[in-house]
Amino acid sequence: MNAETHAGGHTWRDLPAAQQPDWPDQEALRDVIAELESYPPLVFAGECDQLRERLGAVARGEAFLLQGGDCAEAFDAVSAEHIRNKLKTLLQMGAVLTYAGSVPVVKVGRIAGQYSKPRSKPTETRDGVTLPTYRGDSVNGFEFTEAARIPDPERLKRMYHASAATLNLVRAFTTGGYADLRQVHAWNQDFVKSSPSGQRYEALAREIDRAMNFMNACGVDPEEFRTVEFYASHEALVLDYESSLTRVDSRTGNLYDVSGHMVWIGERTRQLDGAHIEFAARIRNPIGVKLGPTTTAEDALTLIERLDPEREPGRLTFITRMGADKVRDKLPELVEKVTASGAQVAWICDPMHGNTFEAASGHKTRRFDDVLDEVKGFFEVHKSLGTHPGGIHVELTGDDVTECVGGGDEIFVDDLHQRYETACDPRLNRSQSLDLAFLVAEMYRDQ
Ligand SMILES: O=C[C@H](O)[C@H](O)COP(=O)(O)O
Ligand SMILES: C=C(OP(=O)(O)O)C(=O)O
Repeated sequence: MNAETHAGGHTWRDLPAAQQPDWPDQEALRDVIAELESYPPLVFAGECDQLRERLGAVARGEAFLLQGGDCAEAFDAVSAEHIRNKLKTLLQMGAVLTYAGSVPVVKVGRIAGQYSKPRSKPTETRDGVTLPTYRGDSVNGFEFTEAARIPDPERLKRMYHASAATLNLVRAFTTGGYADLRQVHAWNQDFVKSSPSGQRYEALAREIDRAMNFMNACGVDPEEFRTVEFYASHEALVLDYESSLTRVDSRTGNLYDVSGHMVWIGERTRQLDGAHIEFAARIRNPIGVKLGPTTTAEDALTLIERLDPEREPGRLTFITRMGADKVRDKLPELVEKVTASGAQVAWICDPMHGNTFEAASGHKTRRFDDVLDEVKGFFEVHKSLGTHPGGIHVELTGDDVTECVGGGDEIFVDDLHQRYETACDPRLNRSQSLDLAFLVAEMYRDQ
């Protein structure tokens, strides 16, 4: 049974859904949906509940959320190397934040499902040729040809299989010994010599070693450090896909979107009377909503009414993405009014999406300093209001790409062409991601 049959009558299909693909063949789409409905879940509803509890700790100020990964995952990047590099970067950031920030870190990837992208424009023009815009590998091809850009519902099945393969490897890495905290040095081996952030990380890893030896001597079982809790999240954008992966949990009778542990609704699809919010309201997964600079306090309060009527800490995460120049003006009123309403949401900072610009070379990029400044502004606002800066949400990769400028191992505008590999937005590379983790850990400690 899927979300619609269970909910009956009034469903997301009755409401306007922004950013949906223009599938040319509706019958082919129906066949794909029917097939997806027969596939097994990618995650277990109990895992979603566990993440909701962890996020409850974030909302209460007892833990910090690290959410990160690709802007857009690609089918041809489902390889052991890419997945390991991304996971390694997140594990290293997690170790830095936990140790230097002295806070438990909830680790959530933008991974195993981040295949669909909302776009500003429906078409793209190059050298006088106009084609439909690329909407993620779940919808059409990145290649700039007429054939590639036609939305093909068969791609939704490839999304499912790519997500399953990714999740399988992530689970193997995180429970099979690779993520063992005693491997803190091993995660850094290919990196330490060349980069300042790698060297800084190595010093921290030595301190972690000493702390672990101490705990060992005190009788703490080293097996405690063998596995790591890691969750998968993505934007719930293409509702035909998300809905066909929505199932009734046999334990509770509740609906869960079993395509990932956590899903979020993006800035372009969070209309209060739209299909995405209606869909999210019906599932029990932890939900994120992106809040950009045009969000009013009334919008935020209505989102809480719709998505978290029980005021359950961990159910709703607001991921703010104001831009470095606006965060100090726009965020305070939202946090103040939401707090005054008694709701306990988790507040997370996405310092990427409000800080994008086009370099003279035509590359879409972000300045590391702007990213950092938005996080600083986010911390300042929470400090002044006595609320909890709950975490960060970042677009990153474990590969040494040149997509964002700045960082300790500085990337210059003229370097952007060297390894500009993203299919959509610019990501922090491994060194920039680690730099950010160290700086955020300092901010958290000072808080
Ligand atoms: O990742 C976010 C959006 O999909 C992206 O910023 C939209 O980019 P566009 O403005 O190039 O369409
Ligand atoms: C599209 C995204 O962000 P936003 O909705 O905040 O623009 C994203 O995080 O991929």
